[in-house]
Amino acid sequence: MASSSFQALYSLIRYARGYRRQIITASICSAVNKLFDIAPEILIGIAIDVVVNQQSSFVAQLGVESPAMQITLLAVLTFLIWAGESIFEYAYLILWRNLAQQLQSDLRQDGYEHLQKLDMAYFESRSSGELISVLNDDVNQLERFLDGGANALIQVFVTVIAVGGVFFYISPMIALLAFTPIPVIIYGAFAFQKRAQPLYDDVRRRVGDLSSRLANNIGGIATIKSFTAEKREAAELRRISESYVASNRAAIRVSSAFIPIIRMAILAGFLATLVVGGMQALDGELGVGAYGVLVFLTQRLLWPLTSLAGTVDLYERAMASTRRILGLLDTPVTVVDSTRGEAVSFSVADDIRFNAVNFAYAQAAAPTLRDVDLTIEGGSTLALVGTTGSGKSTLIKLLLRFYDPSSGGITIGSHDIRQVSLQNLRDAIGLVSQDVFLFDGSLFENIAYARPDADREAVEQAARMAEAWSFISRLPEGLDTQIGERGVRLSGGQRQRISLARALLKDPAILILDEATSAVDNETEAAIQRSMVKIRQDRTLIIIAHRLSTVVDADRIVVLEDGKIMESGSHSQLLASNGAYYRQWRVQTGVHA
Ligand SMILES: Nc1ncnc2c1ncn2[C@@H]1O[C@H](COP(=O)(O)OP(=O)(O)OP(=O)(O)O)[C@@H](O)[C@H]1O
Repeated sequence: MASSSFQALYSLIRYARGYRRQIITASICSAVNKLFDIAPEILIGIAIDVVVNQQSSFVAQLGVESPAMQITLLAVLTFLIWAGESIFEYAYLILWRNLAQQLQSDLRQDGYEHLQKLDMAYFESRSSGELISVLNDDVNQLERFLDGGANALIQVFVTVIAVGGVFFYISPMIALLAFTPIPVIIYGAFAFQKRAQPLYDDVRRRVGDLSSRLANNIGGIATIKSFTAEKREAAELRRISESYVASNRAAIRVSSAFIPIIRMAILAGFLATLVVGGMQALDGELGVGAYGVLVFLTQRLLWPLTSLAGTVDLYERAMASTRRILGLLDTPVTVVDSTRGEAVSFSVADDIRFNAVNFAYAQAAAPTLRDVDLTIEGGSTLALVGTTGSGKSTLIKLLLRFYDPSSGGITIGSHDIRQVSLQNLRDAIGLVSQDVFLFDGSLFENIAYARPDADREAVEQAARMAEAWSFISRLPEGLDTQIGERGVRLSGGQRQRISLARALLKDPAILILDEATSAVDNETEAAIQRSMVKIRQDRTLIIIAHRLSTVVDADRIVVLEDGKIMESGSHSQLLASNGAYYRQWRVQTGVHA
């Protein structure tokens, strides 16, 4: 991650290398516009010179003798310069603003696409609100700088060089006097930048905290209400908001001090030009026109430098944001997609093998899976049971490569899953997970998410198989019913069935049902069990369930305990062996088998 603002800017320029031509053209337009912008001051000086010196004026020496002609010539030049200034202003505004738009869109897109590649551990250590604040607020902050700040910096630079040139041409001594504040200003800008940088980093962090809290609370509004925790939560939000305000206040204090300091330095330079130049003009050493040019130009040189404070401020804020965005883009992808080009398609005949798999979550004290050796025959139905937290879902997450094992490996058929593209691997697996996630949209869109080209008939068939059709067909708008964010307008059991229909529509070779029917009533459960005969056909099925009655028909049941396989066998074998499964069965059914 880039540490200083200059490094951040350098990284940003490298990132934007595809826009090099556009950046150069925009910079040239900014520079030319500035040259045209300061030219009228010189023309005023020349006009005074024409009026005072007439036939012996500066313009007369260029060959135009008549003073009236000289004035006309100046008028034409003024017109051209103003026209040129306007044209180039138009050009740089368009170029910088469009560049800002393109870059912000690219950064957000790249940031999002990179985010999608990161492993689940990354998301577990960050809140969604924080990530959204990087992709929205930080990207917008950068856009704001590119909209106006980049142009302002270039124009200040051009002013100093161009005005400096004219000054040295007219009077090197006064030039030195007028330029004395510049080192002070530049030193001030650097000192400001150094002090402001950590403050702005802190401001950006607080924005992240704030968004994260907001996203969390809005998502958890039902819980807040049920615990009547509104006051507590409002107070907490106020606390985070206030620490954001305090953090900004610290940055404002530093940035506000910058302008008055620069102003005083400028005043010194301006007074020096006014007094020393005036004395020289009185002594006849300096022409009246030249004196006019110097006084006007000192204004043009020094006053824009006051805006430097605002620009550097904008720049600092933007670089704090850039560091966060580039930090996201630089986050290494740990679950690396296979680079082998060959496409692999898995079939129901492929066995799934966990070979001596060990796994520990990044923040966990103890390993979650220990020496798991497990073969799931292609086309069979395997049930994973065991106490909560024993590692059943984790096993599935490894199969989908949400994480990679710490040691050991997983194969499907003859392929190590790390050697297969994530696309091929995940295409072969359908997952109905414990926490169902539905998207804001219609029921049809949610089921067809598995296969966006599916027609209504296929969607209906999948819904029927998932026992979802009876409730869908009773809805006034049927499949076109809008279900709200995360499917809030559906019941828990309905959400599970939509999620099951979605997985069935995918028609994968391997189907995983992780507590997929825990929220449906007994009758629906029984109906789903009947559908199961069809669902099991032509695919490998892995069921995770707490209700053992739902797994009795499985070809094989594996009992996991504390990350280790304790027992395995068919329902009757496990009952006969009198182990953990048997005890659990007795608790759940109250039957002594
Ligand atoms: N992202 C994570 N980071 C750290 N620890 C985790 C994470 N996810 C799960 N764990 C821990 O890993 C262990 C196994 O979790 P897992 O979800 O695999 O259990 P499970 O057998 O599916 O449980 P349940 O039946 O309750 O769903 C638990 O102790 C849990 O606290």
